[in-house]
Amino acid sequence: MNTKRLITPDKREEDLAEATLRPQTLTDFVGQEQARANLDIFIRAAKTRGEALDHVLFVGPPGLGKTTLAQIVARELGVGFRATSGPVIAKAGDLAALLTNLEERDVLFIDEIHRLNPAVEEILYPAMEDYELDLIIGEGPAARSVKISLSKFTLVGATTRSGLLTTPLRDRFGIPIRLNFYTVDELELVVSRGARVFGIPISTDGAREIARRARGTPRIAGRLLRRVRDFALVAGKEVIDRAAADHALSHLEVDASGLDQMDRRYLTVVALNYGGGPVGVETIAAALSEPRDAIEEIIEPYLVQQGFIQRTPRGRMLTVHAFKHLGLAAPTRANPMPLFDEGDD
Ligand SMILES: Nc1ncnc2c1ncn2[C@@H]1O[C@H](COP(=O)(O)OP(=O)(O)OP(=O)(O)O)[C@@H](O)[C@H]1O
Ligand SMILES: [Mg+2]
Repeated sequence: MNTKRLITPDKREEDLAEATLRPQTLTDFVGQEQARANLDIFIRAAKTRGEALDHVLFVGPPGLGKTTLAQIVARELGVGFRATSGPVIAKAGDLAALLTNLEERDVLFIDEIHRLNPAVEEILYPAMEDYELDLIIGEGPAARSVKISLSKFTLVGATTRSGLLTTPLRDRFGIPIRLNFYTVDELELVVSRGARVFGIPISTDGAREIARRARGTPRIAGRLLRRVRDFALVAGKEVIDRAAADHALSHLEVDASGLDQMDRRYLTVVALNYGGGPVGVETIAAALSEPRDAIEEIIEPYLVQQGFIQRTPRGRMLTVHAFKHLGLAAPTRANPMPLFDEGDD
């Protein structure tokens, strides 16, 4: 994915400031009501029984709070937290070392769990199910298998691409949780909380404007807030109000619906090259030079949620709303190709 993309939800270096922004408890965590309510119950039950929490899988687009929730789960359980990520665990032995070092009821967080190497993943199955490791030691005729028992731990996995997870792995998570895009109200809370943490003076309508354009994603809300603050500083604005936010965001090419260049490229390609669809996702991926799964799991979910596109069995179709947004007239039977609205080109 294009790294220049300001509102790409992927994590970047400038997001180091995020650590200070992370809510620390379930109560501080804004939004995701359903996920929070469920976690709260399961965590309390596990604590009451004095047992390890069942394994948890967080699924959702980047920047919605998977890592944050994983840390909160450990803190609420009052247990140790170890973090790693799928691509980092190269060999079965690496995972074995991590697992054998866990204490009773600890949380092991594996980010990007869809990127585990298959040999490592196999080790994980008995570990998750029976808290046992089956290791092969040595090679050739001298090889022998040993069983090692593990502390009862909780695996918390996170993935943006649930489609890439193998079924046996997915089935071993007792608590699967899907995170959804945040509402503007929720993001407004995230922005005003962030502004308080960073000591940035912002008006209510200023926070709301940033929230409206944050693509449903807290990470983007935090990032936009910091960018808008820079603009306001240079412009000598003391308080970020709606006009200041709008001015900055327009310069950053984040449009009024929070769409960025990549989103608009997607919509424009489908509109102009394929008459608004239906067109297959493979074709769109080729036209945009982006991997298909990134399109399906990062770009499209927000466009679908906002009613810009529909996924149909015959392919993707733009909605009338999308044509309007692009300043195009939607195709009609008499006029099958979309036309630019009067005066717009
Ligand atoms: N519900 C929330 N309330 C307040 N801030 C949040 C919330 N969710 C996420 N954030 C903030 O958004 C940023 C990104 O969150 P986080 O790193 O948990 O996302 P993620 O889902 O793990 O993303 P990725 O898929 O890229 O790993 C953090 O700064 C975090 O503080
Ligand atoms: Mg994360």
